Amino acid sequence: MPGSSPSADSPPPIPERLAKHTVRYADHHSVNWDDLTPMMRHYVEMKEQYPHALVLYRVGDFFETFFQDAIAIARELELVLTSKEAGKQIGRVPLAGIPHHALDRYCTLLVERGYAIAICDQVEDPAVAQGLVKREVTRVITPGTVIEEGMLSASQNNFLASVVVAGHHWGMAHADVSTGEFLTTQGEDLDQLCQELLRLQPAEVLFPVDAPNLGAMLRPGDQSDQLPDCLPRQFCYTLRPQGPYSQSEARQRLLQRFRLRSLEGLGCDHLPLAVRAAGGLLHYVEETQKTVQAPLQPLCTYTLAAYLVIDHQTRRNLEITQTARDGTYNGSLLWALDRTVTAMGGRTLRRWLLQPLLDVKGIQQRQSTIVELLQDGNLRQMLQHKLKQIYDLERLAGRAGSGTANARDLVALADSFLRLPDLAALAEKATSPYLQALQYVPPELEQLGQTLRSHLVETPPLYLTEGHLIRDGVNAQLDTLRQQAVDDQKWIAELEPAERQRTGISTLKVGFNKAFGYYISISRARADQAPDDYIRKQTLTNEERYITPELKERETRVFNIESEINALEYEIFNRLREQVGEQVELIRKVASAVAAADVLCGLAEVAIFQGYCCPEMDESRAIAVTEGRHPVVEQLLPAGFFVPNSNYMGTIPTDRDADHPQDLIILTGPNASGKSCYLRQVGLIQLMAQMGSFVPAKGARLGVCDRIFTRVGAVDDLASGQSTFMVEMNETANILNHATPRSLVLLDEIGRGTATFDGLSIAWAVAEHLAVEIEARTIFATHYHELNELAALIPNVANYQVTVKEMPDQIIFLHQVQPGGADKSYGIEAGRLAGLPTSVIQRARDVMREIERNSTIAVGLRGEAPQPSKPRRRSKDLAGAYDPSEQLDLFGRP
Ligand SMILES: Nc1ncnc2c1ncn2[C@@H]1O[C@H](COP(=O)(O)OP(=O)(O)OP(=O)(O)O)[C@@H](O)[C@H]1O
Repeated sequence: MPGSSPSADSPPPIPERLAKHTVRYADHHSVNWDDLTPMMRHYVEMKEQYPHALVLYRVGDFFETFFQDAIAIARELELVLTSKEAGKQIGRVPLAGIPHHALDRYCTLLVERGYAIAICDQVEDPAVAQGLVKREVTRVITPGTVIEEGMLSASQNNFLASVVVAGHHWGMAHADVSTGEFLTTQGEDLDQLCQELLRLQPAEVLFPVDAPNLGAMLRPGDQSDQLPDCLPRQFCYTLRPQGPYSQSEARQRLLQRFRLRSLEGLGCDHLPLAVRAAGGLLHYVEETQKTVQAPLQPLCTYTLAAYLVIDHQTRRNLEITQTARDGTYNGSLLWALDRTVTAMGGRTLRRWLLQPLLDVKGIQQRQSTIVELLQDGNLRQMLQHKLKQIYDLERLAGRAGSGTANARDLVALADSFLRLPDLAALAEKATSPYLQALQYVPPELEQLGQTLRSHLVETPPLYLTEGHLIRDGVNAQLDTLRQQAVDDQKWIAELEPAERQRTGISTLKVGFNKAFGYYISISRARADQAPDDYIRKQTLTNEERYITPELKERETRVFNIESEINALEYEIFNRLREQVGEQVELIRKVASAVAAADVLCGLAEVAIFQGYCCPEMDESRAIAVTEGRHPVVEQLLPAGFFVPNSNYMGTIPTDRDADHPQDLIILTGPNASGKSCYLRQVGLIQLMAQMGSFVPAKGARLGVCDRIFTRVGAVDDLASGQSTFMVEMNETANILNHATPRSLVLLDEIGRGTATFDGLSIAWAVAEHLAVEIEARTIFATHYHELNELAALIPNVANYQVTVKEMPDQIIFLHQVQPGGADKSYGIEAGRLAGLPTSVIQRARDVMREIERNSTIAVGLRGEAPQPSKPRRRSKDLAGAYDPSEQLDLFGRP
C-alpha cells in the first residue's frame, strides 16, 4: 500500500539528529492537528483525503512531503530526509522535497515502483494571494493513468485494466489514457481473464472490493485475500469501492460520458459485466485526472473469440515480444519484424503480434497492402521517409485534449498534420485498403496545422508562462505590447549615452540590480554634478546611485508589459490547445491509419530483405509450409546457414502418396539437432500468417487456427512451489482440455521430469489423445523413440526426424527434418563429446545394452513388437478406427 505500508515495513536509515522527531512523527495522525501551522494543517487534510497516495505539496519551487510520506520518498528516491517546523507545540516533523522542475523524473520512479502520487499544487498566484496560498490536488498520478511523455515507453501501451468477477463469469475493461484507447469485454472462464490480463500486461488493475482497504494499492507480488485467486499477482492492483461498479451507476456514467441514450451503439448493451468493468474504470479515470481530463475514445466492445488465442506460456515459449531466457527484446519475433518508423507503428505491430486474426478477409486485407508495397518498392521507401516525419499523434493528441501539451507538442502536431497531404499524394493511386486509408486528409486537420504553424514560433520554449511562444503579426494587442516593450527597452538602452551627454559626466553608467531595478550611477567625486531631477537612492563607498521619475516609469512599464505579454501569449496558446483538443477523435483516426501503414511498410521491407512469401490463407485444416525457416534464428545466423524445412499437417505432404492427412507428427532426433527450433518455427509461421504478415518460407498454404498451444522446456516454478514435472503436467492438462481440431499444438519433451516408464506412458497417452480424440494438428518432439510406433497404429500420425551425419569423432548436425523416426539416440555420444570420463561412457553403453535386451518397451524400438491385432484402418472417424487398449500388446501384455 503506497504511502503507508512501505514506510511502516522497513524504516530508512535516518540521520541521528532527525531520529527523535522522525520516530515520534512517523505518521500524521501522531500530532494534534489544532497545534499545526495553517499550511501543515492543510497538508494533513489533503493527506486524509488521499490516504493511499503520496501527497506532494507545492511550496515555492519545491514539492514537499511530510511525516510518513517524507520517510517513504526519502527511502525510495534516496533523498535527504530533513525536517520542518510544524507548529510551536509540535516542533519539527520529517520533510522530504523535490524541485518542481524534476517532478516528472521523480514521479516516474515512484510510479514504476507502484505508488500513487497526489499532486497538490498552488492554484492561485502566490504574488497576489492573501494569507495562505490556495492549493488543491490537481492530479493523482497512478501507474495506469500516466500521460506525461517522460513517464511512458514510446513503443508500448500503458494499460489501465478494470476487472469484475461474478462466479466464473468476468468482465474486463482496459484503457490507455495516453492514447485514448478504451475497450471492454466479458467472458465465462476465469482462466481466459487471467490470460487476457497477461496479454495486456497492464500497469495497474482496478478491482472492486468491500471495506476495509478501499483505495489501497497492492504492489506487484503483494498478497491480499480480497483478490480472487484467478488474478495474476505480478500486477499492481488498486482496490476500488463497489458503488461505481454497480450496473446502474456504471451504465449511467458511460451514457453521460459518451452523450448517449443507449449503450447499444457501443456494442455492450447486452454485456452487463463488460459495462460494469468499463464504468468502474471511467470513474477512476475521472477521479484521478481531476483538472487534466484525458480524452478517452468511445468505448469499443471486443470479443476474445475474434482473435487467435495465444496463452501466456505460448507467448513466452514462442518469444513473441521478448526472449524466454532473459526477457530481452533483441532475439524476439518483434525484434525480427519491427521496421516501423513511428512510435504509433511500433505499438500497433506489438498489438497485432499479440492478437493475430481469425478472419481470413481481415488477414488478406493486410496481405494485399504488403503485396502492393512489395511491387512498388519506390512507393514503400517514399512512404517510410514521410512516415518518419510524423510524430506520435495519438499521445500528442491525448496531451492536447487533457490540457497538458506544451508548445513543442503543438508544433510537432502541426508539422505532422502538414505532412499528411504528402502521404495522401503518395498513396493517391494505391488500391490496397490500408494505403487507401491514407488518401483522405481531413480538411480540419490541415487547417489546424496551418493555424498552429502561423501562430507558434518554430522552436518554442518548454515553459508556457514565460513568453516567446507566439509569432509576431498574430494578435494586434500582442504586437502593440511588444512594440511598447521594445520602445521602452530602447529608451533605457539609450539612456546612458544621453545622460552622459546631458550631464557631461563621461563615467556615468546605467545599471540594474534586483533590489532597486534600474539606476544611474555617478562616481562620488562627480556627484555634485548630478542634475536636479536625479533622486538619490543609494550611497556606496565610491559611487552614488540615482533614479529619475521617467526611468522608474519606463522600468515599471517594461516589467508590467513583460508579464502582460506572457499572460497574453499563454492565453493565445491555450486557445490553440483547446482547438487541438476538440479534434482529438479525428486525430486518432488518422493516427491509426498512419500506424497501420507504417507496420505494413515495415512488414513489406522484412519480406523483401528476408525473402518471405505470401501465405495462401483459408478456412481449411491445412498447415502446409514448403521450406520454412525460423524468422529469428535465421536472422541471427550468417546468411545461408539456416537449413529450411517443410511441414505438412492436416493435409497430405505433396511428395507422398497417402490417403490420410497427417495431423500429429512425432519428431525425433539427437540433442541440439534442431527439434525445438523446428517446433517454434511452425508456430511462428502460423502466427505471422494470421497477423497478416508474409512468412519465411518458399510457399505456404495455411488454414486459420483457433489457438496455438506450446509446451516447451520446463522451468521450476519456484514461486508457486511447483516442481518441473507438475508445471509440465499442468500445462499439458490445459492443452488437452482446451485444444480443438482447429488448434496447433507444439509439444517439446513431455514426460521427461519423471521416471522413464511413467514419462513414456504419459507421453504415449497424450499423443494418442491428441491424434485420435482431438485430431489437433500437433508436433510432438521427443527423445522417446518408442512413440514412433504410434505412426504404425494411428492413420493421422507420422514420424519425422531431424537428421545428423555420424563421423568417427563427431556428429554433424544437418538440421534437416525428414520423414521417418530416428532409430538411435545420441545421448551417450553427446556426453562423450561433452567430456564425460571414458569409463563412465563405457559403463553407460553397457547399461544401455542391458536395458535394451531386457526391456519389453525397447522391443518396440527394435521393430520386434507384435503387430497390432487389428489391421491399420484409415477412416475419417479416427476414434472408431483405433482402440488404444489393444496397443498395450506392444509392451508385451500376454
Ligand atoms: N534448421 C536449422 N538450420 C540451422 N541451424 C539450426 C536449425 N535448427 C536448429 N539450428 C541450430 O541448432 C541449435 C540447436 O537447436 P535446438 O535447440 O532446436 O535443438 P533440439 O533438437 O531441440 O535440442 P534438445 O533436444 O537438446 O532440446 C540452435 O540453437 C540453432 O542455432
